[in-house]
Amino acid sequence: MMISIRNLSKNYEEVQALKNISLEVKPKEIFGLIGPDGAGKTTLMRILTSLLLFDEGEVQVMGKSPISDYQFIRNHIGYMPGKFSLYEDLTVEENLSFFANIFGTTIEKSYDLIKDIYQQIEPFKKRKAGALSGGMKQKLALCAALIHYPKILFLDEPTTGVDPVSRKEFWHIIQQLHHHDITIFVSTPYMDEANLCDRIALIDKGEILNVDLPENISKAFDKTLYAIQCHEGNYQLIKKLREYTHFDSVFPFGEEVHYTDARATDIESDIKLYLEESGLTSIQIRKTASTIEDVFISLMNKN
Ligand SMILES: Nc1ncnc2c1ncn2[C@@H]1O[C@H](COP(=O)(O)OP(=O)(O)OP(=O)(O)O)[C@@H](O)[C@H]1O
Repeated sequence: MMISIRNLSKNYEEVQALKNISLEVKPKEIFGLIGPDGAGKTTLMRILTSLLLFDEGEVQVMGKSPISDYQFIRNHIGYMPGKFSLYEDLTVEENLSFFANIFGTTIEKSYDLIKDIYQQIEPFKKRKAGALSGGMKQKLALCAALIHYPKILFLDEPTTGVDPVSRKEFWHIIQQLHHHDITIFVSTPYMDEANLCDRIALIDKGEILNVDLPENISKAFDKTLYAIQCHEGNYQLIKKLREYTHFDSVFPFGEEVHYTDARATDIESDIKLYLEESGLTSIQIRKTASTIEDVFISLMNKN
């Protein structure tokens, strides 16, 4: 195993940031840690990268302890924190040379690994990092994290606040890195990115709710799910559905709302009738397949 975590807990005084977490990451996996703000993703990332101590449990990264073998771990991992952490007043080239130097390597030696990403920022290599666009900064930070050919790459929310096109590009890069024998541990609050990982862990309030292949997680929804729309919009629709006697769960899902009912039988026409009687018009209702987001919201509600 590249990462092995057993019964890990971490508190910040009265805040329990991680509660008895266990999971394993296999070599060459793209492993996604999916959860909302404050779930504990950064805390776990910082423990695994040897930057933060924990209270209880066992943690091994490449078979080593992040406490006693932190030097080994730091030499063999790449870490891209959520916040841009390179030197804004150094140029692109100077930043990369600086990190290459620390690890006793050169940009040339890692060129094969970073070239696809580096070529996109190379035209700006004389520009100060602080003057780069968000997407370019992110690519520079990724090059810096890869400069020493790490065995594991840790990416903490690499696509938060990034525009949809750059997000797609970034995931393409991550998937390409796979071919270089690198294990990737990536955190994200975006459910749609879960499907781009080999395996995922859903995390909420410091607890792991599920670990599995993305396709298995989306299948794990145990209720009939309805996608509903109406002319008056989602706000009114959700309000009315919450007031319905048979209401089980409801949340907005793009243009529609996703709804589950406490009854097991086919009840589309009942729901439609209730909504019409409540004054809503042009109601469209259909059964729909569950996504990871549906499963996550249902698990979060139970948690
Ligand atoms: N240094 C700290 N002192 C006290 N509480 C902290 C500290 N760092 C994090 N926390 C709390 O621990 C919990 C987990 O935070 P963490 O940053 O690990 O979550 P996250 O999933 O990375 O979310 P975000 O995307 O908001 O950073 C949160 O409740 C947070 O407020």
